[in-house]
Amino acid sequence: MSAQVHGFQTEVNKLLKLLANSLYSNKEVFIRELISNASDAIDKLHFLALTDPELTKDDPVLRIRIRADKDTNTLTISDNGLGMTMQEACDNLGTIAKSGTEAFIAGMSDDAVKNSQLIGQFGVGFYSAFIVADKVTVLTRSAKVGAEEGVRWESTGEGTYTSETIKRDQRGTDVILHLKDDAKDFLDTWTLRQAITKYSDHISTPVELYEEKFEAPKEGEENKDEKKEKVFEYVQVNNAQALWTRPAKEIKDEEYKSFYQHLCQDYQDPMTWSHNRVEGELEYTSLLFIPQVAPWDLFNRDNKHGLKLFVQRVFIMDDAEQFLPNYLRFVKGLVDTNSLPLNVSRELLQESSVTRKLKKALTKRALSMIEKLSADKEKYAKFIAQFGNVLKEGPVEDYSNREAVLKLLRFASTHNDNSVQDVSLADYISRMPKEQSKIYYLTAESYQAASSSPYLETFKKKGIEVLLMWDRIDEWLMGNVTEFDGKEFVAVTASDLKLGDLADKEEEKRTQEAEKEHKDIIERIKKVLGDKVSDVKVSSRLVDSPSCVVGEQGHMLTAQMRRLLEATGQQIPEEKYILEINPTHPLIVKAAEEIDESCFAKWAELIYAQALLADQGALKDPSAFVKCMNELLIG
Ligand SMILES: Nc1ncnc2c1ncn2[C@@H]1O[C@H](COP(=O)(O)OP(=O)(O)OP(=O)(O)O)[C@@H](O)[C@H]1O
Repeated sequence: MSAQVHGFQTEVNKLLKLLANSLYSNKEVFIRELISNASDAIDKLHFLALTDPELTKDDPVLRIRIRADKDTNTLTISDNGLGMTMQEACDNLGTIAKSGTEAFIAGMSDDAVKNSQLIGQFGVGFYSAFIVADKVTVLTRSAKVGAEEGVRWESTGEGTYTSETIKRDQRGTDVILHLKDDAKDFLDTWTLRQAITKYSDHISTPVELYEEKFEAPKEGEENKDEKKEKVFEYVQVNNAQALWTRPAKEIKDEEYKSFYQHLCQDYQDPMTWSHNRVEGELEYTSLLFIPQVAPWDLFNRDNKHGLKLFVQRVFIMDDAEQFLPNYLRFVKGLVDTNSLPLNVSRELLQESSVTRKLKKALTKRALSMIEKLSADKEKYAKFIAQFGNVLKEGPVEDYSNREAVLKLLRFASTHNDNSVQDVSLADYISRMPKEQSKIYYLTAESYQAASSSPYLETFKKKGIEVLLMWDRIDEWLMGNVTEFDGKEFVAVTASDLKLGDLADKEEEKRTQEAEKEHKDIIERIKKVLGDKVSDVKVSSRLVDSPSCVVGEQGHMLTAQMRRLLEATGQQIPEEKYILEINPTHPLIVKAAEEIDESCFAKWAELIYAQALLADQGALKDPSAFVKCMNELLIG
């Protein structure tokens, strides 16, 4: 059959351009990517051969081989793994298989294409070959088909590739890189050895390099050396012992870091890791990592996550989501267990009690890894900036670890007077005066809105700390948790704000008296606003502002939450608020003095609109507000 020409998927072309722009200074990553693919193909075959030993019978020793050829300027990475059929080769090496990545690249601007930071976010995989090669030839044959169904795939990385059926006796894949002039140093075995050990020492498959054989000269032969033909042989250059099977004490940080890069296809070091071996009824080894940077699709519904599952050191599957709760989806790594059968499927995993036990144990491990990280304030601040919002899903999702996750969260607070989210609930409690029994918080649209909110006035005056929250998830989180360490969470916007022992008896009395004293203006405002509000009261929480609104149920939906719910098509009933006024504020005093009822109506509308504006940052009818204000200004 003659070779057929195919066009690359548009996104592949974009990715190739991106590679040329961004990874140029980090050329050797292609070695890691191609060894990683070869090792995956070997793991897959190893797994299939458990139930079908025929697959590996003719060539049972699984290995990766790397050979440089200075005569042809080629570097070949070979494996005797699963290989590919024609269909698989065209699907895998002509498109970007992962739908999320594809969408991400498709949406990238040309500027973003130049941003090298982004590249670590998705496996560039096979296409990294084009960083060093101006032509790539792939010879492959699937272990499931015969010698007649080999495939030759070739491309110069410029928009098209060719494919052709060939005869190939051995199964597995050869990736032949025709090196660019400036990548010829990869023909040097010393350079190769360095790169290979760096990236593959910890993978369980042997990686062999084609090297000149060093033979100690025999006695009397010293002078004949030059005439001797050079002899080459394949020499294993990596350790080939799966890293996690070694005792943690013996593993250097550098080894963990490079293993992480291999496992998670990340170009950066992990933020932290935790390696544990447990023996007994439930036997497992886990190696968990937290990346430096959150993946771009962390909040995408179809974000792929989960651990790599090994059973008795045999790779079983990627992205096994069953072992960690969703709110820990940023944790990467692997679990290797002897407690599951080798033929475990995703469905079986779902139902297995071992999975449940492992999930419980690994969740605890992950949480304690995060807790340890929190001891380092600087690192933890970075962690919170990247993953704090995902972690906030935890107290609601995982009831049994609710307290443990709440402990790990960080918030901004009036204590610090800035928007940095670094106050833990324990910090808050440690600063509570004796008379305080509740944890006060405020959710708002933004830090700005929260920190200048009128609801804080009385708290500021009394010197009571309030946690400030403005992330989308905060409102939902606080609507679903009631207490921490036995202390109730109370929104400062609650209509029946209970200050407990913090309340000043005198002040309460004053409010009650004020209620009587200002009955008149309250009644007049009620008459003007009618159905728009559920009640009008004298406020005990305002100091500098004339008015505020509070929800009847205690919790009010912020405008942001409203918009969010509306966007999901939910019917939200029009919320009625209680309007609270501060009768000592000059604006209220002035309004009370107004005897003309039509003029007073404008004051009442203004007082109400101001309260809404302070709470929600916007009004439904801003022009009516402006008109009303202008009329009052003109007099
Ligand atoms: N040596 C190989 N043997 C068999 N299949 C391979 C080999 N190299 C690549 N493939 C196939 O090509 C696909 C695409 O490879 P590529 O490296 O681009 O992405 P990936 O490995 O799926 O993703 P990532 O690099 O993020 O892990 C692989 O999933 C695999 O199916």
